[in-house]
Amino acid sequence: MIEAVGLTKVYGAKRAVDNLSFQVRPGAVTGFLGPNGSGKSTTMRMILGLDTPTAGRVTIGGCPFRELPNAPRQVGALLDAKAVHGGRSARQHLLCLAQLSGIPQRRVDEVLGVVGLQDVARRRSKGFSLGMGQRLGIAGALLGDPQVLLFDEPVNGLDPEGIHWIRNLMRKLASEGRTVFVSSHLMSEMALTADHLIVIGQGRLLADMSVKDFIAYNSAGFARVRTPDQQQGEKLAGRLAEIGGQVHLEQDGALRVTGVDLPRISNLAHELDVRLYELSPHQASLEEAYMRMTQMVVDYRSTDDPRAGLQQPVAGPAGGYPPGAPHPGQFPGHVPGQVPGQPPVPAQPYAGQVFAPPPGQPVPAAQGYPGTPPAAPPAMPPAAPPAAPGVPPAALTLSKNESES
Ligand SMILES: Nc1ncnc2c1ncn2[C@@H]1O[C@H](COP(=O)(O)OP(=O)(O)OP(=O)(O)O)[C@@H](O)[C@H]1O
Repeated sequence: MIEAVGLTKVYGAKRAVDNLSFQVRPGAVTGFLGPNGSGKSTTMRMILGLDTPTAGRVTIGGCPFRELPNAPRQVGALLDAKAVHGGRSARQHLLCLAQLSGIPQRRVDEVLGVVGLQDVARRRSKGFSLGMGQRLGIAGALLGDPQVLLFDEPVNGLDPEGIHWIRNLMRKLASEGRTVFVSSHLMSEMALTADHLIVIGQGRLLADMSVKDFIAYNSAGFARVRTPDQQQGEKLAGRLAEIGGQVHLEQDGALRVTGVDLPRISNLAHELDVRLYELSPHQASLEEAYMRMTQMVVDYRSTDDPRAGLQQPVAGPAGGYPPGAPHPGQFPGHVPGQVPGQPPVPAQPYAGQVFAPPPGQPVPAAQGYPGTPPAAPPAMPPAAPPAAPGVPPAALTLSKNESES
């Protein structure tokens, strides 16, 4: 078992890992999820004794990695598949590792077979594709037949067949009673592979729960509701919030409603004399749930590319647009149908705004409909368990909840 207690790593002003406590148990695949830069690799390096924690500790089987007797026989890891001497063949690379750890030569041929590299074993690894490099890294991790395995983004560069293969490999290793800890930033991948999830954001723990619980808590259904115009949408949204519904505004202006079932929404609309163009049931995907959980803690956000007006207009009024004049497609926020030189068309009604925030989060003043009452607690539970101590506000929808395996 891997156990971290109050694990913290600070680089200058950056808290890469912030007071992380978790356990990774044997006999299961534990997914380690977080957006780019959230501290996954740093955590893995500390587990493997490659970085020293600023505070806290992490142990494997009760021992810090550096104190483990014959560590390569107990712990195998894939951290950086490119960390290979390119001039050596796959076989030579593995032979070197084996010799350093007192592992018999025949094991090299075994692991080459396990990862499917036997036919290219004598080729120099610098000619390997990304996927072949990943397989070689995985062979290195398996070399000592260890009980504890760590894989940092192992599906990087693998084709669908390779992804399927590594998924099966990890499941097999766990079924043999090994501890398998695998990082990824893809929830969809982890949902298929892992039994348990540890989710972090900006170095902090956001969730520590079984995949089963994660699905139960986050796959709550919602209704999509479309009204003919903003006024009717506001009227209905206000009433839904009053009775405890949560209403988010989708990009296309539809309402996304949780906490109120479809017949009730329909009845309310009827009472309010609001016409409905759409009332449909939907299921939130796990990827969406993960994105919602981590959206407040992503380090890197993209913006629309304004393109600095570099493009020449493809077509326009006779004689082209006057220099500097806006034309369709030239500037962000352009509304299709807007005519150059005419007053701008108002922005899409309430597109992309959040009407009622997730439970426990304040309503941003600028984002609600005017005159909207504050969001009440949901009448129908979207199945959010109580938050774990120390979990930041962005993570209030999830808490530590583990059915012991
Ligand atoms: N040696 C270092 N010196 C300074 N800052 C570092 C160092 N290593 C990591 N960091 C910073 O710590 C933060 C966490 O990085 P880390 O690589 O652990 O994240 P990650 O979750 O593995 O990201 P990714 O998914 O992109 O690999 C980042 O902001 C990173 O820039």
